[in-house]
Amino acid sequence: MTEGLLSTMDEWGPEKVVCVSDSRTGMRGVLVLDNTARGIGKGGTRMSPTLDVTEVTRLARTMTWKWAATDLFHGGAKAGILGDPDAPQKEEMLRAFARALSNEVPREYVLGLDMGLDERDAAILRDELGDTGAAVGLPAALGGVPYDELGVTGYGLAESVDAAAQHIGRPLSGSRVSLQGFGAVGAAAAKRLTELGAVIVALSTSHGAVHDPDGLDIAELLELRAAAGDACVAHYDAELLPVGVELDVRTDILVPAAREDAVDERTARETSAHLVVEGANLPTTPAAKAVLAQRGVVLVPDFIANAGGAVAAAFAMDARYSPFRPQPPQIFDTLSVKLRANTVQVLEESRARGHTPYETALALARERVHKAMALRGRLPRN
Ligand SMILES: NC(=O)C1=CN([C@@H]2O[C@H](COP(=O)(O)OP(=O)(O)OC[C@H]3O[C@@H](n4cnc5c(N)ncnc54)[C@H](OP(=O)(O)O)[C@@H]3O)[C@@H](O)[C@H]2O)C=CC1
Ligand SMILES: O=C(O)CCC(=O)C(=O)O
Repeated sequence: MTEGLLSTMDEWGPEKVVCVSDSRTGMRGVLVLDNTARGIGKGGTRMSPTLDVTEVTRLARTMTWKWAATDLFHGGAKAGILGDPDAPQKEEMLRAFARALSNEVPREYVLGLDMGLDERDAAILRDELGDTGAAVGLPAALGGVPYDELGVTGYGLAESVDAAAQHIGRPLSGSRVSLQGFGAVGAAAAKRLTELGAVIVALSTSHGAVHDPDGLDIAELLELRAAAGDACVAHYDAELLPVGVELDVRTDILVPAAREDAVDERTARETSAHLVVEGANLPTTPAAKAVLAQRGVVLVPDFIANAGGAVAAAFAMDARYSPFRPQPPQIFDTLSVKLRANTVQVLEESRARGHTPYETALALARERVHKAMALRGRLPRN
């Protein structure tokens, strides 16, 4: 495993990988600090029964590009715990994880929310490490910015979809959208996309998919989700279809907002979508990206479209030092302006340079990180 990890290290990072375990609780976890040239390591914390070090390493690299592309001064990092987020011993594992990383948190890394963690978990992490700014994504009752509850990432994602659709001359209003994932990101995106006039024709959770070519009733699905969580799809008045159907249905826009590597070469070859906007981190394989580009399907990369959580986390980090608590309308307005502008800038430059939006956004982010590395004396002498 270590050999594999060492061979993936490159000129950008990771700078540090810390694996931790605790035999009493069975906690096993990892923190990856990818590149901190632009600031302290920041990125959400994931809990998943299938987590591995490579997954967290890839996510941490995405954070390096995300902070740079949104021009916020944090470094790329991510942490994860191997385990079932619904297990009764979750709190004990979180506490053990926080204790094990008390050298690094919050000096080098600030904990946050990703799949499997929510605001209550952030409160536990903070409780374990004290009021030191160890975790963001805290409940409002603790003075935090509850960015999953507010649905900032999904909101920003929908704004990015709207900006991209407008830019390519196929406006969102009346367009069909298919969505993978109906969690913190997917549900908030579905709500905002509907407000913007999109017709959501399919969506899925790991319980299954629902499909209606005339449009799903998103208000009803959101109500069912409030009562039944991600099992909501099974309670909706439609046939429950196998997971994956949402990638194959006829749609204008595809929004993968669940897992990494969901959009593979086959989907890229067969999708009817003319626009793919990445809601999840790393949902499209490199080979699929190449096929989409060949077919002229526009792809807006994750670190441009799903940066809403990062923007909100940055607000929360700053709020630690400020008597002015950012209010949700200010956060939503800021991220709408920022994500729309970033989406359009990347699409415009991509057209002008004849590169894909992914290549264009990556070049922009790399240039900023490289500049910071140079200024801090982190580049090799030759
Ligand atoms: N939360 C945030 O602020 C941010 C999250 N992201 C990224 O967005 C993605 C989703 O995160 P988030 O919404 O927070 O996570 P959640 O755990 O809240 O939701 C994940 C959703 O995806 C569903 N899902 C999981 N596996 C599959 C599958 N194979 N097929 C279809 N649906 C599936 C889950 O269903 P079920 O619960 O039934 O398993 C759930 O509906 C991740 O890649 C995350 O890194 C990116 C930026 C910020
Ligand atoms: O840094 C955070 O806490 C949230 C942002 C994040 O993890 C992401 O954008 O993937």
